[in-house]
Amino acid sequence: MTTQQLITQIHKKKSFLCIGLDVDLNKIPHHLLELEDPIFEFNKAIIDATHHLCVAYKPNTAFYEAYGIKGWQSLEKTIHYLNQNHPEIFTIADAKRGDIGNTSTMYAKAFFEDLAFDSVTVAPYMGKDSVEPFLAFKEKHTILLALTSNAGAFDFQTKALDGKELYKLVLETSKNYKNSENLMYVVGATKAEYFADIRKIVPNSFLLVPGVGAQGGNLQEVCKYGMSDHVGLLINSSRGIIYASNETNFADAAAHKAKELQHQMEVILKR
Ligand SMILES: O=C(O)c1cc(=O)[nH]c(=O)n1[C@@H]1O[C@H](COP(=O)(O)O)[C@@H](O)[C@H]1O
Repeated sequence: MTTQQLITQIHKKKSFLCIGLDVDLNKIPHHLLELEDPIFEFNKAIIDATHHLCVAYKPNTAFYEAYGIKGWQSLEKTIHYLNQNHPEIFTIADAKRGDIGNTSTMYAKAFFEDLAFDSVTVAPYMGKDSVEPFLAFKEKHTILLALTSNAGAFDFQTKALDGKELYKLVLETSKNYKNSENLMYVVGATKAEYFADIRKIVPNSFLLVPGVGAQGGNLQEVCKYGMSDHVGLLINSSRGIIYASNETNFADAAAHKAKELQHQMEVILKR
């Protein structure tokens, strides 16, 4: 999917919501556990109930890898279901990969070719030759971790190196990578006060913003400082939406939570 197609969807749906499909078998409704593939059945019900309210879904691969081959099959079925039924939706494999060049190419093939995701999250720590293999894929997006939502972000990311914070170096340096037009960045919603500085460095890039909902990030604050001329934000909520209820009405409850966020986004887009 191209960035322009994503922007078109945002305006059409009046939403820049991304729903995180972080499926934990201990948290899903008990009646699903009797089915052959509870993870996929859960995702399918969530997708069926919420696809009109969001522009992206983000399965975090940890939640699938934790269940071995069965989990990976559930991930595969989920992305196929999305691509077949909702090809207009932007898909994010949240895998936080990155390695030496030839290994990164294999990671990129796994997520872009085999599973046909639109994007993958990548850690920038190993530098240019670990990121460029992902950027080489046409109409695919590499979402680089810039300033993450967790407390540990302050261990390294905000520390200065040659007088500049590491997350700013990540943003500035990666702008010079080959095919950098395919880059997006992760910036946590819990770090709203940093968005104005970030926009000075990457005024037009899309930012994937996790941390609204369960982690306490504030949507209004993020939008105030983080929105670009072309919206440029994908706001993710995982637990805050998908675990709204663990009864038989779980999908409706998730849709209700998603609708609340979508409505706030619609109001913000009108301003
Ligand atoms: O890359 C991510 O998506 C990510 C980066 C970050 O800085 N913080 C963060 O929470 N995430 C992911 O975003 C999701 C947040 O989930 P909730 O806190 O349940 O909404 C999880 O899948 C996290 O792994």
